[in-house]
Amino acid sequence: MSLQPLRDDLPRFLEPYLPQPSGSQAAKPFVTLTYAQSLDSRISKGKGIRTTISHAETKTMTHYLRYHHDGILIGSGTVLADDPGLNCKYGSEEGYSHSPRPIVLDSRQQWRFEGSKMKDLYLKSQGQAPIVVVSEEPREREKDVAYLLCPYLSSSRVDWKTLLKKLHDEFDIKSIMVEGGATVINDLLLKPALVDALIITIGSRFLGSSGVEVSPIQSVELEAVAWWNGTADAVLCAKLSGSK
Ligand SMILES: NC(=O)C1=CN([C@@H]2O[C@H](COP(=O)(O)OP(=O)(O)OC[C@H]3O[C@@H](n4cnc5c(N)ncnc54)[C@H](OP(=O)(O)O)[C@@H]3O)[C@@H](O)[C@H]2O)C=CC1
Ligand SMILES: Nc1nc(O)c(N)c(N[C@@H]2O[C@H](COP(=O)(O)O)[C@@H](O)[C@H]2O)n1
Repeated sequence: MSLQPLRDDLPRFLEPYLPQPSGSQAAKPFVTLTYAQSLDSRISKGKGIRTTISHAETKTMTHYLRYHHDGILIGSGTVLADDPGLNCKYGSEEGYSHSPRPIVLDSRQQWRFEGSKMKDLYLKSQGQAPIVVVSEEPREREKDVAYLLCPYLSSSRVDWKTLLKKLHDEFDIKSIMVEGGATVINDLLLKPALVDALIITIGSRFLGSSGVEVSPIQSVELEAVAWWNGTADAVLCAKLSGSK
């Protein structure tokens, strides 16, 4: 399915929050935390239920963001629930070549590239093969998958600082958009030193109390806040207070 055109006021609105053009000497990738939530702060109807929240307009925006990042990161909960493609469709045929590298946190090695939508797109040259982040030597190595062995602070909690440095130094990834899911987002909302920009789509619906909730364990202040109003959604761009 093709995307609808990008609304022409979005590039200017997003520009201050996008990774800067290459040439930056930063030691870590630029990290954008971006996701779509309901009015009651749910990002899906329930665990394992892939749920559309974004309007067609903001779906196009997501692919525009993918166009501008080298990597796209998700947790194992999301890859197992959604079987996402994570490619870039913005800019039609040309857009595929701007697809970010998928990065999957999967320390328990539950996910398989084989049979996934990601692999299907990769085989059609419409997306990239993933980097799978693991805490110990993989039990099985799948063809075309790169495995990144990384320290974990505790069970299922990767050491973000080391991971970001390794992605930068070993894979030349200068910018990453983190799409989710809730466990990953709740953790990163508390890390202003690592997150450079926050881009949240707020869809005009409620998903109910059994939905997967984004709500960090403590309060989080934002700065450099800007809002965009779409046909059915709003987009919040901001920086976490305390970020550089
Ligand atoms: N609306 C939207 O924009 C989006 C919605 N979603 C929804 O989110 C839901 C999934 O969320 P959820 O179940 O919370 O799973 P997540 O996708 O957040 O995955 C969590 C897993 O990531 C791994 N992980 C490794 N290090 C960390 C760390 N430091 N912090 C957090 N997680 C880490 C762990 O798995 P392991 O031990 O296996 O390594 C952990 O269990 C799905 O329903 C999906 O549809 C997802 C993305 C975007
Ligand atoms: N921006 C946005 N809006 C929604 O309504 C969503 N449900 C999501 N989900 C994220 O996008 C991934 C699916 O990607 P593909 O379309 O398969 O490429 C999904 O896994 C979530 O990370 N995002």
